[in-house]
Amino acid sequence: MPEAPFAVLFDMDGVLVDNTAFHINAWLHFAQEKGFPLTRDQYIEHINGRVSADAMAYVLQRTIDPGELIVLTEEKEAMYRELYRPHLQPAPGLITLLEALKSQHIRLAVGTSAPMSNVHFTIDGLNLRAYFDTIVDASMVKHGKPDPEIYLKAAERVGVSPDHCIVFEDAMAGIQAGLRAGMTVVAVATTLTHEELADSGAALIVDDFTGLTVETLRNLVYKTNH
Ligand SMILES: O=P(O)(O)OC[C@H]1O[C@@H](O)[C@H](O)[C@@H](O)[C@@H]1O
Repeated sequence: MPEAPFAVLFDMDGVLVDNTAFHINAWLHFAQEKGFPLTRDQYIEHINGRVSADAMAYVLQRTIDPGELIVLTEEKEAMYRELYRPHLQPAPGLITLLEALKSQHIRLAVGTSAPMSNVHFTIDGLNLRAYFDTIVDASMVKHGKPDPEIYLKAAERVGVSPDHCIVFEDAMAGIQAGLRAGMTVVAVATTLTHEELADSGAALIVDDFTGLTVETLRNLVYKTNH
């Protein structure tokens, strides 16, 4: 009997690109300018991997209406893009893995809490769009990570059941989103260390995509869920 297909769902920031340090600098600078100083630990705990609506409400300590949210988000993201633009590059091993997955017709998606402007900056800036069957960004969900909505929507769009999906994530909120969606999670130790990720529930912890094969991922889905 042929094996059922599986899908690979990629978080964007901290996974497709190793850019967390640049987001942190932008957030700390933005928060300072607004009069609400922020620490790196607060960023990791409350902002990393979360949609801007949740992050902004945390930083500015109030609810923010949708119009203001767009302006504030673009202000912060413009700072980030300015900082990261000269360094923009795919994570080690990413292109090799995407090519291998594509050659075996594995369905691929992105599930990111980032706004569309950053998706364009990163995905089109690196010419990655053609690899993915779908991209789900912050504007397409009601509830941000750690809610599973973003990954469930990505799975639905690629037509693969959640228990046949692998999620690559670096943030705790994102790992939780993947697990709550009933998916197998691979943690990428860009933002957090192997030690910090040890009890996250991830089936595997990697530094980046170097050396990962389609077979490794297929076995992981089947070992975890069957
Ligand atoms: O879901 P992703 O791709 O990790 O995106 C989340 C990131 O999105 C960015 O827009 C935020 O500024 C970051 O703080 C956040 O971590």
